[in-house]
Amino acid sequence: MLTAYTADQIRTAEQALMARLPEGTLMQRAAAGLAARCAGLLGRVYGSRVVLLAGSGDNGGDALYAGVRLARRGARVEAVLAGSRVHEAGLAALKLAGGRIAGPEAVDRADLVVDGLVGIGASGALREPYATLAGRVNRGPGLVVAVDVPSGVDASTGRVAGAAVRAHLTVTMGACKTGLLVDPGAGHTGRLELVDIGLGAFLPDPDVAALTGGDVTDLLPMPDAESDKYRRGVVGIAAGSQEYTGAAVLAVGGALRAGAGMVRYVGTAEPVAQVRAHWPEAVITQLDRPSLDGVGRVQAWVLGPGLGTGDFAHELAGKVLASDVPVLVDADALTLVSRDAALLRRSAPVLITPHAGELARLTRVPRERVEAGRLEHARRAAAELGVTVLLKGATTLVAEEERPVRVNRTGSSWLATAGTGDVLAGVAGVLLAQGLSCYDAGSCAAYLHGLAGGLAADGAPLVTADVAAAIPAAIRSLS
Ligand SMILES: NC(=O)C1=CN([C@@H]2O[C@H](COP(=O)(O)OP(=O)(O)OC[C@H]3O[C@@H](n4cnc5c(N)ncnc54)[C@H](OP(=O)(O)O)[C@@H]3O)[C@@H](O)[C@H]2O)[C@@H](O)CC1
Ligand SMILES: Nc1ncnc2c1ncn2[C@@H]1O[C@H](COP(=O)(O)OP(=O)(O)O)[C@@H](O)[C@H]1O
Ligand SMILES: [K+]
Repeated sequence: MLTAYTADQIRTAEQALMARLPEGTLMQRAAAGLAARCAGLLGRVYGSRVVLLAGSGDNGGDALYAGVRLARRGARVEAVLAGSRVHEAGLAALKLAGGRIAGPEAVDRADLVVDGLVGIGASGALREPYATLAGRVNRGPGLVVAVDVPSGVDASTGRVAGAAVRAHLTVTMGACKTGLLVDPGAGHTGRLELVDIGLGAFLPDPDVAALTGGDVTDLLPMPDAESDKYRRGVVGIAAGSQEYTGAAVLAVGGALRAGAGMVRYVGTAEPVAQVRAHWPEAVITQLDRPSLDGVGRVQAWVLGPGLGTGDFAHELAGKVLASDVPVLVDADALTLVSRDAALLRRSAPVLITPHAGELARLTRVPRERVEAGRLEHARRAAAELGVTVLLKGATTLVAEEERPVRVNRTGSSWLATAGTGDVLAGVAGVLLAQGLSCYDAGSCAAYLHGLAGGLAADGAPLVTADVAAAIPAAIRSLS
């Protein structure tokens, strides 16, 4: 599990550790790790042009001391002093090692820029001259290494309020920061590397956490000699309509490929014909009226992909949500519950799977605000609605009250195509039916779906059916 923390949590832990160590020890550990990562990225240090952007705080100090180490290995190191103050001891050491002070134009000829403008001590949007420098770095020719956090990204939330550095590599000190995992900050982070400065024993419970392949392996139910189709999880899928037959096909496909013991599909004549044609394995009930009579037992429901939002869909949603098993509420069903909040009043678990627009509608907040503050809005929705929230996007979040928010780090931008959310709903529905909690089912499904998206795309466009087809390969790749 990759765990991450807010700036306050890190600062408290650092103070406890610092009290036991001689002054300056942590910064030297940070600088040593940073210099080694910079050298690794450069390949050849000797003769390379390294430009340090030094802000007024300790983030600048880290950059300056890393510059000292690179200068000693033969790099031509220049420091752009951007703040009203500078870490004096760091600057003196850099000068001793042969480093020089330069103007902002040095950025335009750098092989490598080390962004030490601000770290966890930053507040609000980058002020000048930092903001202009950040833009210059992003347009410049050099590789960009962010110290601790890309400047302009809020370390605690991932918010980006104005200009921000876009790093190829972020070298973070002591422990990962929440803002490096959550968009939009995650999109500025590049590759992420952690320098161990000895903080581990002083860290509290994490603010957010990202599953690794090993975690997913441990959580995924696997069949054994005792298994039969009922015990492996029967998932009900209420999806599709005359207009949207494909959503039903994709959700059923996601569920089957994720290892359902059985999929019970319920829908009207048109989607039923499509599901039957694509998935002979599905057990189908054709509905003439919105009723679940005679459908048979399921251990969880997936409700909503392509279902429509008319009276039929509303009544069917009411029936599904009146059941006593976990329900995943997606797509059109999210529209239904945003109109009729009473639908969500039930005692069995609910996992909702909105994208930013759907969460905005559900919580009556403008979409831009949800996108700018994804973590905050996912958390708030989980608390206010009393459900588990899986907020889709480039980095999907799974929020549940009093648990660290799970951040998904697998995926591919090629997944941004119609219907991939329907596959995700099917995958998560199976995991719910197999007995995983909403929190684990949502985060494991996001992980597998992202992995499958990467395998299906492999650097080129995918069609949504490919994502479902790649789910078994994603599961196989875990071991
Ligand atoms: N503590 C430790 O043990 C260790 C800490 N370590 C390192 O220290 C870093 C934290 O250092 P820090 O606390 O000095 O804060 P930091 O991020 O450098 O910047 C603060 C200054 O920036 C300014 N400023 C603020 N907002 C701004 C804005 N929007 N736009 C522009 N300027 C802004 C403001 O300065 P002022 O405006 O007052 O001039 C403020 O004083 C941490 O990220 C890690 O890299 C590691 O070495 C490991 C050991
Ligand atoms: N830029 C992106 N990078 C990675 N994954 C993305 C990106 N945009 C969307 N996705 C993923 O693609 C899926 C889209 O789902 P959704 O928005 O419900 O679309 P649809 O309703 O068409 O199925 C989600 O799993 C989401 O996390
Ligand atoms: K920085």
